[in-house]
Amino acid sequence: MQVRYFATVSRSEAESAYSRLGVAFEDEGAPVAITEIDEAADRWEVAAYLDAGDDAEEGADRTEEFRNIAGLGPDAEIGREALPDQDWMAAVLAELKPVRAGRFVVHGAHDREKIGAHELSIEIEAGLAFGTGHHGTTAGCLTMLGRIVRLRKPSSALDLGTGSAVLAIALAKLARVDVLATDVDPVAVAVAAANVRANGVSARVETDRAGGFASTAVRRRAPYELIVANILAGPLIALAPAFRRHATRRADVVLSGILTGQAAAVRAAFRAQGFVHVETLTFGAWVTLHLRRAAA
Ligand SMILES: C[S@@+](CC[C@H](N)C(=O)[O-])C[C@H]1O[C@@H](n2cnc3c(N)ncnc32)[C@H](O)[C@@H]1O
Repeated sequence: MQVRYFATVSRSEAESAYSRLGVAFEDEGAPVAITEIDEAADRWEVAAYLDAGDDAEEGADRTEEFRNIAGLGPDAEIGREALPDQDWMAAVLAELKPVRAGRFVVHGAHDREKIGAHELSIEIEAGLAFGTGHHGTTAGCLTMLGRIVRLRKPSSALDLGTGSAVLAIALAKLARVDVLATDVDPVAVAVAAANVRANGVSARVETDRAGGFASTAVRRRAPYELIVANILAGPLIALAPAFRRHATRRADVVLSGILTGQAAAVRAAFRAQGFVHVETLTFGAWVTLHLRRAAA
């Protein structure tokens, strides 16, 4: 049983809470989210979906843990809402409309007939993995990848934090490139593998459940001409040296999961590792960065 904990705060408080929660719950694989409620009134919601064991009513109340990690004061009002396992996810997925990003349309099996023959289709059943294409970070990565491969097709690619494998499938279909899709969450990797098969790209996309830069498969295939990672700003900054070690000279790197206020820090961490900024795309509160490893 999952419980959604949420609070309404200012944008700067939400950004800082989001980063702290993301880092704290990274190992747990607990999703965190930030949503604009009213930009003019500077009202934003920050939320985390935390496990409560089998029974949310009886399970541990993690309100104070959420408050402390998010850095919210004693007066901040924190909501708590129990979510029945998976039922809500299935209901959300059934309602999802196809999303168009760059040259791609990401859709569920229920919308297969609505996709035009000229469109580059990615069929996704996200299950419990992130990546239906509806989030600004996924849309930003899809659009950026479309732009990059139109100019320069990579010969090898890594999708770090693949979730539903939406980005790996996009790369395989658009650029016909071999992609290693890796994630720290075994549930995500199982979903990713199913989506890779459903999209007929098993020959190009290898899914790797060992997760992250430490995995044997990731090291075996390195260096990569293109790395895409839609994770959070905190982990991206911490992993900047590993990106350098796993990237070819002049490799393209696409980063997302970054709030607008965090972009400068991410760019600085990658600049220190010899990456230059090429382009930034903004979708709502989220930015997607295109960086390139300098030749020298
Ligand atoms: C926001 S989802 C992105 C999913 C998909 N790539 C997309 O763009 O829609 C982030 C994914 O990264 C994974 N992740 C987080 N930190 C990671 C790390 N250090 N190494 C590998 N995967 C990571 C999470 O488990 C999650 O599935």
